[in-house]
Amino acid sequence: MLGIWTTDRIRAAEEKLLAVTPEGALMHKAAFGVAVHAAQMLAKHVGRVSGTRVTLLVGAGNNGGDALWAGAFLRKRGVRVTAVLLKPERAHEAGLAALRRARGRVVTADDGWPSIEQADLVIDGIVGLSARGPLRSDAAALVEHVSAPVLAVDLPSGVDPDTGAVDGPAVRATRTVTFGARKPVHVLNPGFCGQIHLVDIGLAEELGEPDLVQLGVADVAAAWPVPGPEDNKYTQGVTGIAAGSATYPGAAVLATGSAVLATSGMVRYAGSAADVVRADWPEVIGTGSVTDAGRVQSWVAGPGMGTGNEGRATLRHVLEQGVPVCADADAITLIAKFPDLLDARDPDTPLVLTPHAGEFERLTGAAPGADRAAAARAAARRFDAVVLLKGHSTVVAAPDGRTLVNVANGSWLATAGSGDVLSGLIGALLAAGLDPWLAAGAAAHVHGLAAYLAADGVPVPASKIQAAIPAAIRAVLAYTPR
Ligand SMILES: NC(=O)C1=CN([C@@H]2O[C@H](COP(=O)(O)OP(=O)(O)OC[C@H]3O[C@@H](n4cnc5c(N)ncnc54)[C@H](OP(=O)(O)O)[C@@H]3O)[C@@H](O)[C@H]2O)[C@@H](O)CC1
Ligand SMILES: [K+]
Repeated sequence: MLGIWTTDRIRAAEEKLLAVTPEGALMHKAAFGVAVHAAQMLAKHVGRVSGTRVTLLVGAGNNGGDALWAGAFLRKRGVRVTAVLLKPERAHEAGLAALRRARGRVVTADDGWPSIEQADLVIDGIVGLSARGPLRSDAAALVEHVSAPVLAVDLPSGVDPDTGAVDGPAVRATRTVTFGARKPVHVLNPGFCGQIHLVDIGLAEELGEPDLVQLGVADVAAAWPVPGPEDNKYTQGVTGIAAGSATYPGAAVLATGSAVLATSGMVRYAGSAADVVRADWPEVIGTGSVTDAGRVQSWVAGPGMGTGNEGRATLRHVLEQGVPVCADADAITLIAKFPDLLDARDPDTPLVLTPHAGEFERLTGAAPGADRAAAARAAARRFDAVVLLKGHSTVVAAPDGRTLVNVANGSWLATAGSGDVLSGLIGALLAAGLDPWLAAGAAAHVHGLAAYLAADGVPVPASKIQAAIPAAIRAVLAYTPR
């Protein structure tokens, strides 16, 4: 798993490392990494490094210091460097001296705009770990002149480092070069960061347990159920799907088919769309109601199920069965409307709730707000459930505080029926006995990958996302020899 640490934790780790490192050494490493990436970007965007123009936007702290030192390194490659100082009296002293020694130009903010407009590359050293709120007006005015690609030092200025929230003017970077460890902004707002690169400054030993994690493909591969010679159709679990209706059978077909494709376990469908489901998925055992569905090892309830009395009775029955439940879509609305439904649940059996922002607000009474990870964690504790909060970055929190983020490869997942596909995947992994937090995270990973493969750069309907599940699982499993 890939770790992500909040700014408090990074600062604490940096302090320990600074105490045993020669003065300036960490900043030199960081800045050298910035200069290497800047040169790569110049080669890519301009076709050469020497003779190009780079403008540094320099704030009052060490983030600006990194930019100034990077400018000094770039001078050695023949780059024409101009530093625009937002706070000349507080600019990083050693960095400024280094740039001056290297014969870089230094101007104040008032005189900065021509060099920003003429730049081949802009380096954003306005603010880093100490950022609070959106860009201040002087910085925002300068950023308006930028049209060249932007390399953000540590993180794009104006974006909250710990939540990724953008609440006003902010830098939108082409590439972000960060140091020591990734911060929440990098996974919660990758759109503003662009490509993210991590430069090692020797922090790893000081960091401790991460605050957030991202599942690597190897984690998903290790978790995904693969049958062995001793397995039969029951050993990977039977998934029950309570979804769809005679009028809206689509959700049932999408959720059920996705469960069929996820593992080699069996799938039962219970509801009024049984005929349509069977026509598409003949391997599914269909019944008209959850009460005569037979035994399952997990239930998915909600997609297209309706929020009337019938849906309510179905959800209650499913929650009473003592098996893991993934409650999605209408099931979430029902729980929001009738919280006592959760009394039917054996507290020891896992529950996975999969709200988008609107459903999250219905469920908890408040929108997720700027700090989506904290919001998901609080809801997970409150409902004693795994909460998968959908978004471009999907956050999955467990009641014990474990939190992972799944970053989408593009925005193709945001399409009608896509959530039904995800719920089927989660249900199949729950039936196979995976830890519910890992099940939700692994399902989100494969779901995102299926959308990416199916879309191939153009919009894609949910049925094609579903059809790409085998290719996505194949790609994941190819990562680890078994
Ligand atoms: N420590 C280390 O070992 C290493 C650290 N490294 C680097 O140091 C960076 C952290 O540096 P830092 O802590 O000096 O502060 P930094 O982020 O530059 O902020 C400067 C000042 O900006 C201001 N400001 C705040 N919000 C603002 C806004 N929205 N818009 C505009 N301005 C705003 C605020 O000033 P004030 O409120 O006092 O006016 C604040 O004090 C880190 O990200 C990394 O790049 C690396 O070299 C590796 C080794
Ligand atoms: K920055």
